[in-house]
Amino acid sequence: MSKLSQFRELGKKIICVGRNYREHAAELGNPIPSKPILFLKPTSAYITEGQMIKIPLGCSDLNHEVELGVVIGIRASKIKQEEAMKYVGGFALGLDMTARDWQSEAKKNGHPWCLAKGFDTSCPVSAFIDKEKIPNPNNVDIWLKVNGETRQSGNTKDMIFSVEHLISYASQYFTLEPGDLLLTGTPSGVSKLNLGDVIQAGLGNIISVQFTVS
Ligand SMILES: CC(=O)CC(=O)C(=O)O
Ligand SMILES: [Mg+2]
Repeated sequence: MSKLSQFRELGKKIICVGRNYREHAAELGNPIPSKPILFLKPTSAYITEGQMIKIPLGCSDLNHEVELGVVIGIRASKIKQEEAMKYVGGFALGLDMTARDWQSEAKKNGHPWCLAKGFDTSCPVSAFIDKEKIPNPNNVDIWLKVNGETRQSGNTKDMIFSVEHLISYASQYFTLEPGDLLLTGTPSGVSKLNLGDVIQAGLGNIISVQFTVS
C-alpha cells in the first residue's frame, strides 16, 4: 500500500478515539477515560488537499482537532497489543473536524455524536505516509496553525493509550480491514474556525497539509 487513493478506496471505516490526551479532556471539562472512547465517521467525510472544509448548515462552532492517523494494512481481529504494529500499513495526518455546538448538545442529551463528527468534509486527510517514515508513532510532534498562528502543539507521547493499545482494543470489537483509518485523538488547543480561515497542520516535519474553511 503506497498511495492515499488506496486507503480511500479500500477503507471501509474511520475509527476515532476521543479524549486520548489529558490536557484536551481537561480543556473541555471531560473526565480522563479509563478505557479508549471510540466513535466512527463515515468515509463520505473524507477530503484531501485542494478540497475545502465546509461549515455544516446550522453549525456555529466548528472546531479543528489535529490527529495522528494509523492506516491498517492487514485484516486484524482480536489481536494482542504486542503484535499490533504488524497490522499497520502506514500513517496519515487527519483532522477530526467537530461541530462543537452540536456535540455539546448531544452530550447534554445523551445522544450520539454522529452529526457533530461525521458531516461531509469532517475528515480532511494528508497523503499516505509510509510506515518506515514513523518508526515510533508514540513519539511524534503534532501541530496545527490557523492563519499562521499556532493553536495546537503536542506530541503523541502524551497519549493516554498508545497506538498499539488502541489497535488491539478496537480489534476486539471491529474487524480492522486494510485501508481503515484509526484517528488517535487530539492534543489540547482546539478552537473555533471562521469562514476563510486557512489551516496548516503536520506531524513534525514528516508531512504537512493545508485546508481552507469555506
Ligand atoms: C471531545 C472530543 O471531541 C473527543 C475527540 O474527538 C478527541 O480527539 O479527543
Ligand atoms: Mg478527535
